[in-house]
Amino acid sequence: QSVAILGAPFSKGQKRRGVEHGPKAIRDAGLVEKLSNLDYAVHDFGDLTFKHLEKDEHFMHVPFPRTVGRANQLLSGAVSGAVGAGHTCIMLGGDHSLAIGSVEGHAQQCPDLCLIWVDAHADINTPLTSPSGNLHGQSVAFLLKDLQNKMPEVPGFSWMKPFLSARDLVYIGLRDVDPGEHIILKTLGIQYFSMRDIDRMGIQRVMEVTLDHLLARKQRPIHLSFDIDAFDPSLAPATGTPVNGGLTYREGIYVTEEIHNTGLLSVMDVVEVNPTLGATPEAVEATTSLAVDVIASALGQTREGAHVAFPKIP
Ligand SMILES: N[C@@H](CCCCC(O)O)C(=O)O
Ligand SMILES: [Mn+2]
Ligand SMILES: [Mn+2]
Ligand SMILES: [Mn+2]
Repeated sequence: QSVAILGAPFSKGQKRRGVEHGPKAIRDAGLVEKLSNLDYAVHDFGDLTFKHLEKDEHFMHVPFPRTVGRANQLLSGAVSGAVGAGHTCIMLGGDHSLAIGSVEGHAQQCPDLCLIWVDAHADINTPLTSPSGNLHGQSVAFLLKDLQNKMPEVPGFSWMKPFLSARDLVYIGLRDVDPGEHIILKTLGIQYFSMRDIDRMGIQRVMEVTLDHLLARKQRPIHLSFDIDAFDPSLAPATGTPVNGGLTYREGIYVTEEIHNTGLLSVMDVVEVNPTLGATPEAVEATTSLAVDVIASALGQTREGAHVAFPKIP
């Protein structure tokens, strides 16, 4: 089994500095070693180089539309190439606007993919509903066919068209959803599990229903888009939009263990790690090592231990 690591040092989907340093911080926390210990052939493709476009006026109140669009066009090609080469792909952000390119590139290779979005936020605003204009809060709206007639033509995104059906998406961890997003979730009948649902049902049942919803009819590749802010801020403080009452370590790891056990994980995004936002070095280290743990768990690291099959106890 081979895994490709793609660094996407990009921050223009939001306004805070520092999230572009996420890829390096996650690597510095030992990602490559950890995955090598899981018997993966690790292909680290390094970091993409994103150009900041000089002329890039706002579209409505949306900053850097062309820069974000261009970055995602580049990322799309890189993810498509990695998946096409037979790798399981880990995309290290950078802000969550990068999921536009990551999922689009994945869909070029796997048009029947399903998407699991683990996040405190729905990231499904359109430019018309967004309170901030920030594109990291609009990623899913760019992907969904069902929202096509609600989306304006944003400059920088003419290279792509929406391809995902609302029924092929499930959210886990929601606890800060804007009114415009809530209308969209309800109108499109999107399956979501908020933190309240997790409290009511427990994470085991949430994963059972999630994987049944997405895979019962047909097994297909999984795209896991994991925003580190899905975790409780006490566990992942170094992030741009923290929200109280998030996933415990055990809930987050259970999510990724269950996804690994399907054998269908094809691309995983890990985004919104901002090493400049940790109050102390320990806070940064907690966030980056959590990112490494959740990636390792999605790729087969187990809590109970593992061994190569021996004929008998040595
Ligand atoms: N819903 C807010 C916050 C989005 C947060 C983006 C990411 O961290 O999930 C907005 O649209 O600005
Ligand atoms: Mn501006
Ligand atoms: Mn997000
Ligand atoms: Mn978020």
